[in-house]
Amino acid sequence: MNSVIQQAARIIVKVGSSLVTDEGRGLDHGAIARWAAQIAALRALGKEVVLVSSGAIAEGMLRLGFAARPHDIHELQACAACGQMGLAQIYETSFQAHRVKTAQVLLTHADLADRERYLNARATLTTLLRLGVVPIINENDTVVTDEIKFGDNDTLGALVANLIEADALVILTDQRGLYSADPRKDPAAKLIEQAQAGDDSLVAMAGGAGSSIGRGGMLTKVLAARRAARSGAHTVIAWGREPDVLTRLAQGEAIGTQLNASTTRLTARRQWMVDHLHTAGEVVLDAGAVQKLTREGKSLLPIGVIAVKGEFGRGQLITCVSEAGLAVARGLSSYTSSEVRRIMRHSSNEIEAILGYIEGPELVHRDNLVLL
Ligand SMILES: Nc1ncnc2c1ncn2[C@@H]1O[C@H](COP(=O)(O)OP(=O)(O)O)[C@@H](O)[C@H]1O
Ligand SMILES: N[C@@H](CCC(=O)OP(=O)(O)O)C(=O)O
Repeated sequence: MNSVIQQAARIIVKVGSSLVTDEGRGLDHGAIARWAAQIAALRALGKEVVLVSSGAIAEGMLRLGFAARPHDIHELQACAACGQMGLAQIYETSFQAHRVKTAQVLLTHADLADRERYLNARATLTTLLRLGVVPIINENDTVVTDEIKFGDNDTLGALVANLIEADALVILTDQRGLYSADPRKDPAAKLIEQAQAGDDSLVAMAGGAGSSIGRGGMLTKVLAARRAARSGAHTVIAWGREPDVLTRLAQGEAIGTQLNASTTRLTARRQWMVDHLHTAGEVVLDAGAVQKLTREGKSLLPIGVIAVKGEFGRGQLITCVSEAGLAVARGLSSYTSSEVRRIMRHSSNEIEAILGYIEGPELVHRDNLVLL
């Protein structure tokens, strides 16, 4: 038994190129329909699921008549653009059968490196999840060249897990999990059932690149697990054709390889906040707010703020200080400094009237707060 996926509320599922396109033979309608049915079942259990799907280039190659992966970057991009249409179409149809809405989200490295775009991507994805939609993510291959590519979708899956602080990343591939050596080359290789994500010995097992269809191989999966663990997400690597793999994982069955994160999601976020040397700005709290935060473990509401120092954006790290100037907490602000200047000293039910919109009743939610 294994409870990681059973307990996870927010899960990223990544399906690799070789699976989605049946080793490059064309989009595997049957397999995609089965994953859609399982993801719909997970949603019915109250879980939020984001799908990261590869396969655009492989499908585009087939549609455009390339027998081998083209070397010309623009031909590859043309394949991706053409194949992505097929992916979007098949996912929409497959999820529609379960009355689940889908959304296409194409991301590049630059989107996650730029703070504003990062926050926008995060807000859009969490909004889609709140609205009951399954976002389907791929790299925006049409606009990126080699130096700025994620390249493989294992890395993209891990970055999305970090972005929206998922509890788990499930990587579905063409092997039953991570083996002690590449099973295509070593028939005696053994399945690793559990390990710590970030364990260096896994890198040696994972070897080099993957199949001719996929990009990453096992190495990028092991590295993705390490990256996902930084925000507290556990990773499971499993065979995508294992019957009911996702729903069985959600029932607590141990399938494939589980790579555990050593910190919890909340601890990882709090550690990140403590480790930061600088914060973007400060809010000064009245005595009542200091009491709520430090003694009662409550969120910070705008009514408890009496002054704002510095300029900060939505989602940025700020310091909460007492009137005497003592730093009492750090947290991620849900509002910009100029918004806080307008809503401070006001009750949360006035926020919408003052700003014309509301991000939430809290200025800093307790999950985004660490006491000093
Ligand atoms: N230690 C290992 N355990 C399992 N598979 C491995 C290992 N080392 C290398 N591989 C190779 O990685 C491949 C999976 O990677 P890849 O083809 O990129 O799949 P995907 O398209 O799902 O990302 C497997 O088919 C296997 O040949
Ligand atoms: N964005 C690319 C995916 C790259 C890729 O093949 O990734 P992977 O399946 O992780 O080896 C595509 O859709 O073709």
